[in-house]
Amino acid sequence: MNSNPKVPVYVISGFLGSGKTTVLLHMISHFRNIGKNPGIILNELGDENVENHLFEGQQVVELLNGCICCTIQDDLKTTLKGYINEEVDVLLIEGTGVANPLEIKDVLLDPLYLEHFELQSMISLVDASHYLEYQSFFNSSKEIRALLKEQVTSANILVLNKIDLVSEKELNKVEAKLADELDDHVPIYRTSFGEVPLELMLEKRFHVREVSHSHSTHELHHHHHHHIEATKLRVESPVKKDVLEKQLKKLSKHVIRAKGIIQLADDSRYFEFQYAAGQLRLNMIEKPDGLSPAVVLIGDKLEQDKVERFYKELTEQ
Ligand SMILES: Nc1nc2c(ncn2[C@@H]2O[C@H](COP(=O)(O)OP(=O)(O)OP(=O)(O)O)[C@@H](O)[C@H]2O)c(=O)[nH]1
Repeated sequence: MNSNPKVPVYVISGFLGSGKTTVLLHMISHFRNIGKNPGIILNELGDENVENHLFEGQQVVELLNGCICCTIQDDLKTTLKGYINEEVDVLLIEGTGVANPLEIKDVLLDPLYLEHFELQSMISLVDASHYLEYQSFFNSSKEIRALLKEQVTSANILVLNKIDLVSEKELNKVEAKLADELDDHVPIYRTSFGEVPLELMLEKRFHVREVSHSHSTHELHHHHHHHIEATKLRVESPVKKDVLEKQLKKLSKHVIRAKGIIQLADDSRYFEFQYAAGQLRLNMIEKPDGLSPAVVLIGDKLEQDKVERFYKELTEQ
């Protein structure tokens, strides 16, 4: 008999493009391999999750059009309620890259949900190749710097990801900065593609006694991602890969992250693409069912005219 009927929950957080989905996919396949049924809650900034196909056959609830932590916090509550009577063995929650994980934790620690769910660990991802750069890039934005910090300080385990993209020297610098911000007992694991051994990743590191009622950050937090916006562009016609790459690079000062589904010109097949840390990756996929090709740009102060120019250059080939 199960002496603990509560559903264990893991929250995966981290800034845009840090590797959250990569880790989530590792976790899903681990649980399925050991015969467990994971429930998944995804939160995306756009109104459609263009990464849908990655989760085929999974029990996924998507919270779109906002970020779990504020605009659709109520949706998270409703979704959790829905999971109370579901046959899931574990619940995995991925916030948007601009989610304040403390607010997600807040919901999980509401007495209503504490009865049914047991937070195991707040897993935070940091992109080693961009962490220091973001500190200076967002120098003028107090909110974003605070968010970056909270994504780190809320961690029960910190996954320092994308180490393949940085030198040992830079890595040491990033780690020293993170160690300053973290409690001594929070481990930092250096990884590429989030490959922390699962037994370490899944260790129960959060204990309810840590709960405090000092949640006065709520008001402050509300504007944390004031400048970061997601723009979704429907791109019905085929596009050229080199044009896409060139146009994304042109916007590199403003676009932190882009992703989407496109049909390639001269090829006609469909591809999912990911653009992070200045790198474009394409993966061929089946023609997406019920999902139109689209490009989602996520950026800071992404002005309308720049987006329009991008769209024009991309589609008028
Ligand atoms: N070089 C390198 N690329 C990585 C690593 N981890 C993830 N990526 C790539 O970085 C891109 C973003 O990874 P995701 O896992 O989607 O990141 P995310 O945090 O979920 O992104 P958002 O949902 O936009 O916040 C993808 O193309 C990944 O394949 C890594 O360790 N090294």
